[in-house]
Amino acid sequence: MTLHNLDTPGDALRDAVNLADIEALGRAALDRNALEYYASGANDEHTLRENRAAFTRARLRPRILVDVSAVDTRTSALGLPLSSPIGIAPSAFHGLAHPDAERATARAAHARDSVMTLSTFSNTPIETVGADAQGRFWFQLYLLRDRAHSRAMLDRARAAGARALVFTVDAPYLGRREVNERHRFALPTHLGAPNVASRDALAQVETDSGSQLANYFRDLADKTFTWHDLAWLREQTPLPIILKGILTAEDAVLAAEHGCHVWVSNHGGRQLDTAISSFEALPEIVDAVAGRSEIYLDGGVTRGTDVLKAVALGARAVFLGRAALWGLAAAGQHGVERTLTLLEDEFRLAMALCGAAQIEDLTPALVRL
Ligand SMILES: Cc1cc2nc3c(=O)[nH]c(=O)nc-3n(C[C@H](O)[C@H](O)[C@H](O)COP(=O)(O)O)c2cc1C
Ligand SMILES: CC(C)CC(=O)C(=O)O
Repeated sequence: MTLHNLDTPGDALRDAVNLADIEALGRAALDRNALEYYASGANDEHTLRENRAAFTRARLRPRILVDVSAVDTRTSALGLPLSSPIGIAPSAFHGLAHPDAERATARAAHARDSVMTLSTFSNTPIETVGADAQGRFWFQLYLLRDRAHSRAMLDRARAAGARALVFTVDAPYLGRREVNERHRFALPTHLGAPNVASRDALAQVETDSGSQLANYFRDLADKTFTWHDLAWLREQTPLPIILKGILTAEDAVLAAEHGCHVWVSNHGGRQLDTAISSFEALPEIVDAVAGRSEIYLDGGVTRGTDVLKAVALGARAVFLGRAALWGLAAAGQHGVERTLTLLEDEFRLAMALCGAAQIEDLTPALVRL
């Protein structure tokens, strides 16, 4: 079993032995506005902490005396081959982390045979990111009240090579991230949201109180969309649709019945505080979907054993939110690559120590909840 040895610039990044080391580097590179936006959760941040805690509480039941001389972490998501079941979740405004912004993240996803989910609120236009990702990207949609504009974004994403539509369903309103309210989070003037509006239009909605993002989002996002409207969305794009932000068996069944895939998520604890952790929500969702759709998960994934536990319980892949942002802030493309590589190496070792030589060997019997 060989572990990758990435030749990355910067002693500090090279010396990072885990994602916590990269997080420390990333945090140190950010100003207060960006750091608080990335790190914050809603209200008391119970769910933010619980996402990590739930992984830690689950214990492994490793099997022994299995030939693990070759461990294969490869899998696929919606037919896209992946070097491991680890992708990048959508997050807004990568330009707060690094001047190369989403281009760096896309290049890293491509270089590591992963997949990047591009946020509606990227600082870089869809087409530019699509060229860098070379087919290794999904597009995340926030449905705007302006449906024609939403539709145009879907067309652009498809033309740019997006392979799936990730439709975020847990944010009709933005959760209240109190730290961003206190310090009036705002997008610096050199950054825009080119898929959504011109910088001038963004500036016009800036006010003198609270999180500028929350103020802006309030008027922009469609809050009327229901299950009935999915038929409309289906007509707007031929791409497979993944509903991101599902936490219950009930909604997972509806998603499968509507022909959608399921992304288990509480938005990294940024929306409804005290919502269940993604990892704890996973088993009932896997049961309810019963193989009809692919199931993904995000929220608190920072260790190879987290990846292993989620996949063993039925997730097709897991996605990194903040962890990718810390890597981006630490060293741009190389930082994101190093993050993916370290986690994949941890996952491979965890598989070996659990007696699993390939993804199919990861079964629920390995996990005691
Ligand atoms: C700074 C930040 C921005 C985010 N922006 C988006 C977004 O634009 N669209 C979206 O669907 N989710 C967004 N999310 C949620 C992530 O996709 C993901 O659900 C969450 O970060 C996973 O938790 P983790 O950070 O613990 O990995 C964002 C999360 C963070 C931390
Ligand atoms: C632009 C925002 C709506 C992005 C987001 O989802 C978040 O900050 O959690």
